[in-house]
Amino acid sequence: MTRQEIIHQIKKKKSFLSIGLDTDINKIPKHLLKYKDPVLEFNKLIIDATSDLCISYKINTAFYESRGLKGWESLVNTFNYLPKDTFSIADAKRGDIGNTSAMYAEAFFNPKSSEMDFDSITVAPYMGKDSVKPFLDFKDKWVILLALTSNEGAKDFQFMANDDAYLFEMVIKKSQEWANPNNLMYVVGATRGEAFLDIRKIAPDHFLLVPGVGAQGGSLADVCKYGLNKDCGLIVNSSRAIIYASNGEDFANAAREEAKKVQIEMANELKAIHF
Ligand SMILES: O=c1ccn([C@@H]2O[C@H](COP(=O)(O)O)[C@@H](O)[C@H]2O)c(=O)[nH]1
Repeated sequence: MTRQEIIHQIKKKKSFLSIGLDTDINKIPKHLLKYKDPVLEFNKLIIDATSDLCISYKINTAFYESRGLKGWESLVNTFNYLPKDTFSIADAKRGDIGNTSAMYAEAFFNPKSSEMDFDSITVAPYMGKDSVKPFLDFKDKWVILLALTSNEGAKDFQFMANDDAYLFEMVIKKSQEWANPNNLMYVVGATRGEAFLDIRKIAPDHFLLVPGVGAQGGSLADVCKYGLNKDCGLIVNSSRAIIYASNGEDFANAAREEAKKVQIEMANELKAIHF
C-alpha cells in the first residue's frame, strides 16, 4: 500500500487506528475452542466487527510463532483474511546480517514463498544498514524501524546520548540516508507523548507507528498534539484494550464499541488538519 493510499484510507474512514491482533489462545472466549482453528475464528470475528473503523491491522507474530506449526497456520490464514484496503503490519521485529534479513523479507513479503504479502514489517535498527536494506529492496513495501519504544526498558539504551542527540534520534537521522517517507516509518511509543515534538523536528514527514494507547495507558490526545503532521502521519495501534474488551460471547461487539470510541476521538483530531 502506498503512502497516498494510506492517506486516502485515513480520510475515508476518519481514522488512523491500527488494531493489534495479539491473539493469545489462552485469553479468547472459551466457546471458540470448539473450532478447528480458534485463533483464526476469533480474528475473523474481530476483523468483521471492526474493519470500517480502522485503517490497519498489526499482527504481532510472537502470538503465532509461540504455537508452532498450528500458530503459523493461524498467522497465514489471518493474514489472508485481512481486508485489502487495510494496511497490514507484520510486527515481527526482525533484522540480521544481510542474507538472513533477505530470508526474513521473503517470509513476510513474498507470497510465492510464504503465502503472505504484508505491506510492512517492524525491524530492529541495531545491526545497521545492511540488516535493514533487504526489506527495503522489496518494491512497495514498508520498513517500520524501532526508534523510541513504549516500554520501561527503552531508557536502557534509547536515551543514551552523545553531545548532539539521543540514540533514538541518531537512529532516525541515520536511517533517512537509506530510505524515505514513502517506504520508512518509525515506531514511537504513545507513552512518550512529549518526545513527539522533538521527533517531528527530525522526521517531519514520516509516518509514525504508535503503540501504547489502551492497555499501556498512553495518551492519544498528547500523541496527536505533538505528532500529527499535514498528512496525519500517525498510525496508532491498540491491541488488548480492543480485542479483549470482553471475554464473553459478545467479544466482537465489545471490540467494536472500544474501536468506535477511539475512532470518534481520532475523527475529532483529524478535523484540526482538515481531513
Ligand atoms: O514500542 C513498542 C513496540 C511494539 N509494541 C507492540 O504493540 C502492541 C501493543 O499492545 P497493547 O495490548 O495495545 O499494549 C504489542 O504487540 C507490542 O508488542 C509495543 O507495545 N511497544
